[in-house]
Amino acid sequence: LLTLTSTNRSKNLPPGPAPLPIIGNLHQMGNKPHQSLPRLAKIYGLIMSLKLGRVTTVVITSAAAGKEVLQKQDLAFSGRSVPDAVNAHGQAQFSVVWLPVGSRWRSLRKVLNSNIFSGSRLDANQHLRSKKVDELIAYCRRSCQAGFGQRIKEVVEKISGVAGKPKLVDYFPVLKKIDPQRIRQHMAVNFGKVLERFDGLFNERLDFMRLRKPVGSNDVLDVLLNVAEEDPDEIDRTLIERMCLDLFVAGTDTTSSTVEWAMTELLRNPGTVPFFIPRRVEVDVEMWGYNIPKGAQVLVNAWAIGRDPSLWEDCLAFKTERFLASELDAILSHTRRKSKNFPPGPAPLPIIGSLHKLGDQPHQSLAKLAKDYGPIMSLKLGRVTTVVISSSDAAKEVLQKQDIAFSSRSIPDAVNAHSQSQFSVVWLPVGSRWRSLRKILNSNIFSGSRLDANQHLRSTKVEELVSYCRKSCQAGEAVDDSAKEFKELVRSIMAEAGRPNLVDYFPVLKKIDPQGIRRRMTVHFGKVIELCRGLINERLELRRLNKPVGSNDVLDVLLNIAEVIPDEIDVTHIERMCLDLFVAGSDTTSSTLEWAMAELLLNPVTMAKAKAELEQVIGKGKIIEEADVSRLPYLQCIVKEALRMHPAVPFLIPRRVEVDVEACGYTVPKGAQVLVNVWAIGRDPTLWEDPLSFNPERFLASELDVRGRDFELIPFGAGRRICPGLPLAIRTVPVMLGSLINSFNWELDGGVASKELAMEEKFGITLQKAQPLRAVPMPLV
Ligand code: HEM
Repeated sequence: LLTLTSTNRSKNLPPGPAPLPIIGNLHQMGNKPHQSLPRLAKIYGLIMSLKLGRVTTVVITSAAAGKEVLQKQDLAFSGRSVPDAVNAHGQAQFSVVWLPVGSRWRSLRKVLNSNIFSGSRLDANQHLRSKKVDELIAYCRRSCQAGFGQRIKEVVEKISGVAGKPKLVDYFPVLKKIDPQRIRQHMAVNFGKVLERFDGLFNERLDFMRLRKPVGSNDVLDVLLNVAEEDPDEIDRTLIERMCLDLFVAGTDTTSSTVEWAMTELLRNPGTVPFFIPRRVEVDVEMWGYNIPKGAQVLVNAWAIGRDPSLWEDCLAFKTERFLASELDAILSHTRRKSKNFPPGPAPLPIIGSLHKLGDQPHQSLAKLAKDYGPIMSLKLGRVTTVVISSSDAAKEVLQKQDIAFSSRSIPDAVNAHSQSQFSVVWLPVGSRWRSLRKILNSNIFSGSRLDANQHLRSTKVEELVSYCRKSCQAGEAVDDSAKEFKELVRSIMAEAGRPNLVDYFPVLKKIDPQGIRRRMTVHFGKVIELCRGLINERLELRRLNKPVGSNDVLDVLLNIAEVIPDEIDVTHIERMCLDLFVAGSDTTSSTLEWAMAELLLNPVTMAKAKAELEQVIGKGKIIEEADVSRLPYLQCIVKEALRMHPAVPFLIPRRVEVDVEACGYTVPKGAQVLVNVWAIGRDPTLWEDPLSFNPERFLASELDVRGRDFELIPFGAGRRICPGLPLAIRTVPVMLGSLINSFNWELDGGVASKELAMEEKFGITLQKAQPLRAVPMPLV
């Protein structure tokens, strides 16, 4: 869209609207350019270019770009774009406001900085201003009307009013001589009036000084005349006159209008100088990958920055409180910190925000970004503010210290299929429904005694797994997926839930479901729900017929609860909980197993050590039982190391905050999605020595555990939303892995050498191996 509507972008100018012939984009300015330009910036970006008549104009609309222009590349952007009007009386050549940064300007700035606006000078003549404030109050009290102050203000208003309005000569310099709107002419009259007035003041003051009459004020005029006396090269009478003109014009209307806006509760509206005074670049300048061409006028839209909703909460409201705990001072402070102190992060592009930064391996790209922006950073993903946690300390703050505030879930639209998000323990907010489901899981399904009670069921499954592999071993083939169809179904669900969905970033698209993700998810969920329903009906039938099922498996347990406390859980809930458990438990466990196995094949020495431990503790060729795991420390270390390097759920399941929350010195704004980059924490070189090598030994003499207490290693999350399946997973993964490696020798399919094993990742809610592991079981010798 941008390339279609933009022209002449070959020079890599910032994007902008296509200009019309002759007038360029002047017609798009309207009579409130500070308001019309932010509207354009929403389309073309925070740094955009327009053609105003003949003049290339670059408009800056974000604090970050403002910082780049006004701080980082200060010098390149320090020229002024001089409006023709201020050439009246040759003022542009005398004026500190309009002179380019050069020796003349420097000398005038020095006089201003040291002799007029230094702290000591301001202190020294504070009594004069104090008197003026008294006079102002007295003036208001009398509601007096006419007077010098009133008249000079009118003139100044005329000058600055005229100088700020769009003028043809500034956009078509060829018209300069003609001055078609007679603006320079008006300006000359107004400048003339002020200069005449100063002339009178000067003569009066010089007379006083000549007569050595004490003036007793030591005001600005005195100071300037003293400088002129001491160093006539620095400043002379003409320059003093012109400086006074500058100071009156630049200082009167700005200050009085700020007071006026403040009085009308709009201090944050920098109505005084909405674009600062235009800058101009004298040479080509590179900025944010764009080229700002020599001669371009540069407008920094302070008005738009002051109302940027990504910087200011409730940006249109006048709230003095926002500055109370903030170091912000006045308008320039946007270059220092954001008002709400959101975590730092990359500047968002219009509309897409920072979505383009995610790439197809977001866990890796966000880990890289965190190196620049820190362990708690914020990004705008489309419309969604996303806070990414990338250090163990920050994860502890979020998942433990402030657990409750971070316990809601950010719900992908995909899981609204079949309204699953309203039934599911995975997606429900922390409330009574979620609590009751969690209680059932914790006490009735995943408690130690329950897991012990149905351990025999899992043991049978491990035997089936080994005998399935034995068939492959006899055929000399790689092991293929056994429950291929079901696994495909779960994979499809994970893939849809993990696929970046436009609807999640632009909720307005919800109804349209443009990528069809919710539609496909409805089909996949439908299949699993149907499968669960079939199992439940079958089981209910058996129970009705009083046929002993004899298994006391998860389904029996759930149906028992439904019978005893039907308010707690009903058949629909059971269906949906089975969907949750299938989806949350299968891909996570199988991918952990696959990564662990791949690492062992990649690291034959580790494999040999693991086999030796198993042979010694269990006996060669035997299947292991869950009770054996505690006697197999090296095997446990292998599983921990696999979970460190390859956490099955790399961002945890996204959290969300419902109110503004203070964390790690920042404000995480209400509604933000919170991702904990467990993958990055597991590879943080400040926590792990040689983090990219698979080295289970690192855990041998360590107490580190995966149960959510050690924030260096949190593959199951932590806090109240920690994975409820953890007690099951830490039994089954080592049992399956141990049984497989104790029952066979393993080789890579197709004679691939272990060093060549591809270990690329495929990002989704679960982190898969991009190329599924193909390994051949060989008989033990
Ligand atoms: C190696 C295996 C597994 C890993 C790495 C894993 C990881 C996770 C993670 C990271 C979360 C999110 C926690 C958070 O937000 O802090 C989670 C949630 C969950 N997991 Fe697991 N999981 C595994 C196995 C299982 C199993 C076997 C089951 C059940 C059969 C299961 C059921 C769940 C459920 C229901 C939730 C949602 C809990 C809630 O939101 O309250 N997981 N899992």
